[in-house]
Amino acid sequence: MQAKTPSESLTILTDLVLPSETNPLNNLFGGELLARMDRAASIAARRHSRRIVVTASVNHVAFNRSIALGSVVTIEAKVSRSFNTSMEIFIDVWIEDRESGVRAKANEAIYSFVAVDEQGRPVSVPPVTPETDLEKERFDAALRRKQLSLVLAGKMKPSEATELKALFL
Ligand SMILES: CC(=O)SCCNC(=O)CCNC(=O)[C@H](O)C(C)(C)COP(=O)(O)OP(=O)(O)OC[C@H]1O[C@@H](n2cnc3c(N)ncnc32)[C@H](O)[C@@H]1OP(=O)(O)O
Repeated sequence: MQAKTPSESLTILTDLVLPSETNPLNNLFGGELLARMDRAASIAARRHSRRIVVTASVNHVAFNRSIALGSVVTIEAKVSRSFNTSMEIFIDVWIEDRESGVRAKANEAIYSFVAVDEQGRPVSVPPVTPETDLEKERFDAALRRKQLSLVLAGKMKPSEATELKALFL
């Protein structure tokens, strides 16, 4: 299967924060952001694999900055690495200053998706060839994150997580 670059799966969703999507502090509700990120990540995974894709795991979410009512929010999702049937999707969330238009990073997240056939059985996906320094950094660390996700899900024994162990030994 021919490799693809992360930019081939790049998915950008830009939308406003409306009153029905906020918490009592008038900031974007966390679950709404998770749903928006899941949608962007699923499109990126579909662009990479050209298959049906399902969310296997939300590996990491950092709500570093609150996002105020009325903000313009841009979600950028790209496949950072693929394995056999699974893909890691890296998501960067930006907010845009109304007056200057300058973008600031608000959050980031990492999701795992699996490509499946019509019966929901996992199927192989193309490999990823990272291009930029940031893409290479994210690619290199992805196996470690996959092992951590599998250990936390009870699908891998800690003793088998070679990449994780290498961090501490
Ligand atoms: C777009 C949406 O929101 S879809 C709705 C939400 N998601 C769903 O409904 C998915 C429900 N879950 C499922 O269908 C299944 O659990 C699947 C397809 C995700 C995985 O099925 P499994 O029977 O575990 O398959 P299997 O063990 O072969 O794993 C398939 C791949 O998923 C990976 N995987 C499974 N669980 C995890 C996890 N928690 N974290 C990271 N990767 C995982 C495996 O490592 C494997 O990757 P690889 O082939 O690249 O090495």
